[in-house]
Amino acid sequence: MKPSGEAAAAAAPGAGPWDECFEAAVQLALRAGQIIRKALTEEKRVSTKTSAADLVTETDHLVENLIISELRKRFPSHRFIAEEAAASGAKCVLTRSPTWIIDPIDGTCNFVHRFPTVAVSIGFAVHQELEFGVIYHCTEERLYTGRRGRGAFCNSQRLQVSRETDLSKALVLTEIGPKRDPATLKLFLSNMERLLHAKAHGVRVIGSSTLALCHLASGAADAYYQFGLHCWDLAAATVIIREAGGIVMDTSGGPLDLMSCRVVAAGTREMAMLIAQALQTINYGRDDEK
Ligand SMILES: O=P(O)(O)OC(CO)CO
Ligand SMILES: [Mg+2]
Ligand SMILES: [Mg+2]
Repeated sequence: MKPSGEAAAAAAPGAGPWDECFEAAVQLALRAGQIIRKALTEEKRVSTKTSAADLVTETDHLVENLIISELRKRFPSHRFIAEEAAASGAKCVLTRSPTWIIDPIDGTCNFVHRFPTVAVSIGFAVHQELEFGVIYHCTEERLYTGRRGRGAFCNSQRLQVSRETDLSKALVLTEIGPKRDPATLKLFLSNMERLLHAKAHGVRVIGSSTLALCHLASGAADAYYQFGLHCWDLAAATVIIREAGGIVMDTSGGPLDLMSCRVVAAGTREMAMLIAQALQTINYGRDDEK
């Protein structure tokens, strides 16, 4: 079934204080998805940001500007944290005000190569607490949503994480991260090697943190970890995973810090702890200190 705003709303009945915001996020994610789907097969102007593997296109900017300008018209007092604004020097500060946390294209490298695993991600936090997340898989037209206390859905289907606790039976997802210097790559590969030595069934890299996290929420993978992702990769997905019954935590095994550029997520706390214990830290700094 194709997603629609009505379908998402029907999936989570009962009025809540942020319903209007949620509906706006759904509509904008679908609209952005249409633009991205069309642009996927067209010529692109590609630039680099923090490294040769950290890409941005005119479509990332177009979609981010569209989402922010539409939301600002409707919710003028709200604040915004967004990937391309941050790349241009805007500060990432999560205050107690209602704040939108936006990744206009998650999987830009995939998008550049026409690899069809590309999403729009819109998270929303109030009083520094994540209220809802909307992630739209642009090519497969799958709309993932999660609202605090009201469940997580893909189109109209309720999501449920895997209950696996044994790492030797786990499918684990990760992303490489933008740093590619020899020391970082060595740590990245050694983390993967540790999980393979622990006999994980597989470690996959699909090129989109948000969609990998949605696979985890769907029970199609048992765990996810990454160093070098950002608050806009994590915000929406965190609500979706928690509402699907999963765990999102820091790589130290402590509580998630949205600004810390690192995460472990799993269907069960046992699995998340096993992954956290296996990992060596790769330092990417913090989003709120850049
Ligand atoms: O394509 P983006 O938004 O740069 O994100 C990357 C992770 O940082 C893939 O998830
Ligand atoms: Mg992006
Ligand atoms: Mg991203």
